[in-house]
Amino acid sequence: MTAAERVDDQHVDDRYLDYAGSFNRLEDEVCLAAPPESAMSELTADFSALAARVAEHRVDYDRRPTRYAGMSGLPHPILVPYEVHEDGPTSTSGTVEFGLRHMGNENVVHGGIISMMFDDFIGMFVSRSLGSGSSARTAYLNVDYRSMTPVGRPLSVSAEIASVQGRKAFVEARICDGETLCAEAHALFVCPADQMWPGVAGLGD
Ligand SMILES: CCCCCCCCCCCC(=O)SCCNC(=O)CCNC(=O)[C@H](O)C(C)(C)COP(=O)(O)OP(=O)(O)OC[C@H]1O[C@@H](n2cnc3c(N)ncnc32)[C@H](O)[C@@H]1OP(=O)(O)O
Repeated sequence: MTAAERVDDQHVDDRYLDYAGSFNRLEDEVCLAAPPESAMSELTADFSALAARVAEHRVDYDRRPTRYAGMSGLPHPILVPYEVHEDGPTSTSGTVEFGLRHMGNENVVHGGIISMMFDDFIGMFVSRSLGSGSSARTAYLNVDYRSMTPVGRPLSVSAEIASVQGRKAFVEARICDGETLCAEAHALFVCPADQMWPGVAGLGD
């Protein structure tokens, strides 16, 4: 079953996209606003009431639509949504767009958010490709920031499995703005000892 089908199973429809997308809008605005004291008390009460209302609909871990949202290009409160355009056993590529909530310096993406994006993008790719089910684990993720990563426009993102050695998958990835390399990652993902990569045929040592 594909990630999109899993999300469909969890009743992701246009209403869900509006719901999650409007929360992203709220996050963008909270990141940009400086409310005066009077407005702040009122907003705090509103946020608390809203959190309690959403909590009424809490579900089991596996039934969360957010489980597969990021990699399906759907709005997610924390992860950065991306779209995969080409996906093979050893490489993947797509597009990602960072929002205002991801900003560090003016119109530039926060470095920690870039690392998080790589971790999610590579981790999900390794899990899809090598078939470890739910558990490709990041052992290390080294990120080199090569030039400022802009918010608010589509960027390309890609990754390749450079080698597989036993339970270890070495992966390289990058984010580019057109021809400009914004950031690149070198990562090691490890498969838990009791679940040797089932999809590793032809890639291993
Ligand atoms: C479809 C649904 C998808 C759902 C899938 C979800 C994907 C989401 C993507 C996000 C992924 C994450 O964020 S995961 C969360 C962040 N990561 C973690 O919390 C991982 C925490 N660390 C660990 O659990 C552990 O340290 C492991 C699993 C990484 C390794 O432990 P282990 O299994 O006991 O294995 P261990 O013997 O220590 O190491 C195995 C081999 O890896 C090497 N190794 C281990 N760590 C390192 C390291 N930092 N740097 C170099 N090498 C290392 C060892 O030397 C050894 O090499 P050799 O002697 O064999 O040669």
